[in-house]
Amino acid sequence: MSDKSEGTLLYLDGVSKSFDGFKAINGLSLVLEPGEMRAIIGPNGAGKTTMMDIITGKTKPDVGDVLFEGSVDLTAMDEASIANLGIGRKFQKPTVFESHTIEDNIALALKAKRGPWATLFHRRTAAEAARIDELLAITRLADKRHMLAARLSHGQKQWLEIGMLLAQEPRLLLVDEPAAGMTDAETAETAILLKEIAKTQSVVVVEHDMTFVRDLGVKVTVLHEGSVLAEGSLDAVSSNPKVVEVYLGR
Ligand SMILES: Nc1ncnc2c1ncn2[C@@H]1O[C@H](COP(=O)(O)OP(=O)(O)OP(=O)(O)O)[C@@H](O)[C@H]1O
Repeated sequence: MSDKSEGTLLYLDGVSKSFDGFKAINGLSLVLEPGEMRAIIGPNGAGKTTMMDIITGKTKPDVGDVLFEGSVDLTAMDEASIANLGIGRKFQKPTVFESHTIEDNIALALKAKRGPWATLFHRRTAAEAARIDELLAITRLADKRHMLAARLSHGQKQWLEIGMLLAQEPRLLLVDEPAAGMTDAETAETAILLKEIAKTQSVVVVEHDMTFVRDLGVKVTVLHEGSVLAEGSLDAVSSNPKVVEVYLGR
């Protein structure tokens, strides 16, 4: 643990990653406080996905510190161990069990947390039933609980998958372009949903949709060419000449 990482939830410093000599991540430093929600924006190829891959252990950085809760070295861990630490990731494409009901999808995610042995001999407890109800409420799917997941809209499937991730009780939730492919109404609702979630967990959201980022109302980090170009409120970063240039200069 360094003095600077103490008390932080996620601490990236001096992180670089090259692919065939091309620096996808280049001296990246980013600090997330416990309980914080952060939006990450940046033009195509800025390194947003690679950064998420590094946090979740899918990609190993060439150099740099990647620390969870101030001292846990994520670069030394594999993807499964990082997930077990409580870092959950929501990819862009929803992956729910289409042929199961919404309620069963949530119940399966709760079981996954318990492990296969316990699952085999398990009956749903009152506490679990209550947690399922809570997750259905958070994801706006309570009235659809007996419907097959296949029948949900794209946006509702995203919410269901967020609920399934929450069932694992992550300490940090990474969400990749949740608003992509959503209707305007779903996008607006998703911002409200994430703000509710952010009351109890830390969240990092990568997103291109600026209306959505505005709705989130959180600190924004702008990535460009693998490092942080600007950081601050959306108003502050969007009036920053360097940011304007990378967005308009393409
Ligand atoms: N496995 C890889 N091999 C080679 N190059 C890669 C690999 N992964 C990413 N890159 C390159 O690294 C750069 C950063 O990519 P990355 O996907 O992280 O950007 P991004 O900000 O997520 O972009 P987008 O908004 O388009 O998703 C890109 O130029 C990409 O082509």
